[in-house]
Amino acid sequence: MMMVHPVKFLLSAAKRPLTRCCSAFVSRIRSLNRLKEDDDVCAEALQHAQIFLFHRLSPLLQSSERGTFRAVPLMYSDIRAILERLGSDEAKLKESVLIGCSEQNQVQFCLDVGELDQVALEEALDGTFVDLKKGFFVLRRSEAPLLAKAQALLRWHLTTGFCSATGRPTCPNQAGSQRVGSGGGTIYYPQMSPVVIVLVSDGKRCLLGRQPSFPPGMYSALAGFCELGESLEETVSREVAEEVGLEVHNISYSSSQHWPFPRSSLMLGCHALVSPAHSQVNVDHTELEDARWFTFHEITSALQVKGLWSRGHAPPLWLPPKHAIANRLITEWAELQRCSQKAD
Ligand SMILES: NC(=O)c1ccc[n+]([C@@H]2O[C@H](COP(=O)([O-])OP(=O)(O)OC[C@H]3O[C@@H](n4cnc5c(N)ncnc54)[C@H](O)[C@@H]3O)[C@@H](O)[C@H]2O)c1
Ligand SMILES: [Mg+2]
Repeated sequence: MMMVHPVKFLLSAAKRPLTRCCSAFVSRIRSLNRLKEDDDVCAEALQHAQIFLFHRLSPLLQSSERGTFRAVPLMYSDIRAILERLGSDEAKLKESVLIGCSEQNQVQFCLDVGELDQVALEEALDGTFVDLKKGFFVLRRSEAPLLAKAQALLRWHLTTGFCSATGRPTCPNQAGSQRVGSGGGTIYYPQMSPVVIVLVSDGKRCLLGRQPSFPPGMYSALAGFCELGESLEETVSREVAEEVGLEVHNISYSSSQHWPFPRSSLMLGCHALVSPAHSQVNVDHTELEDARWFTFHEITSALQVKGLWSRGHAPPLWLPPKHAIANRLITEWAELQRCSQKAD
């Protein structure tokens, strides 16, 4: 098969000729959009794409030095050869789902081969299918979100095989960005749940809570699912009131993150204040095991903890890892405290 250079392919996939004013980013986004709209162009792109394999929603990884994992993208022709060797065929590759495009303009897909023998696949591919819950935090931070997105899309396809109105099968488009009920009925798009995560401060300390399922010593920012009809601010106020019995003000948005556990959530990260005179915590123990105020000193010490937990020495306070938006909110708060202490 003649190989088309991925950059050339992607550029040729753009609907309109690219003008000088189009940045590389804009060109990439528009080309990806074209792949979602045009099944033929997408099928052609698949033949030159990087494909990330999953087995029953566990990504194929290779362990690297210092206990980290690397994702293992493969080319179409490599996977076709392995599928044929293991009794499947090229048609399986059509189930691949578009997940993105690298900065080097390499189109990226994912594919779940869960019906094939895991051991035989691992031997053929020189890798291991690792539960994403274990792999996520030891993957490079550039790779973890891509695999989380891939797993979310693959799971969505696994669970949206039938139209909820008619009970008849649904069919994906080639990119896997939507499914249509048979006979051209309802169009289904991938779903996610909006969740707020808020770091509450009384100006000097910040409030963290822990759920019984957290590892010993771990505390995180307060989080909760948005209810229908709520604004972001209303969810923040309700969740803080429900979980720790406090009223917040000065809610500000920080940043967001797709979070794969336990299902796809869009984490919306915020900061909020409570008045120091009304900071007495009243924990709802049906939601949280504990919630406490932490000083700047406790937080900065905890932010410096690296990997101690994994070696079995639990520190007094253990914060969520850098991959989690909770860590970003806590780091932002500590930075703000440091600046205001310098200014005093
Ligand atoms: N990335 C991070 O830094 C970070 C940190 C903390 C929590 N989180 C995530 O935030 C999410 C929400 O936090 P929480 O568990 O405290 O939420 P929560 O306080 O809303 O409590 C969870 C309960 O809400 C109910 N619920 C309502 N809508 C739901 C929906 N759409 N899906 C699932 N359950 C729903 C369920 O009964 C569930 O048991 C969790 O999935 C957790 O993984 C992420
Ligand atoms: Mg909660």
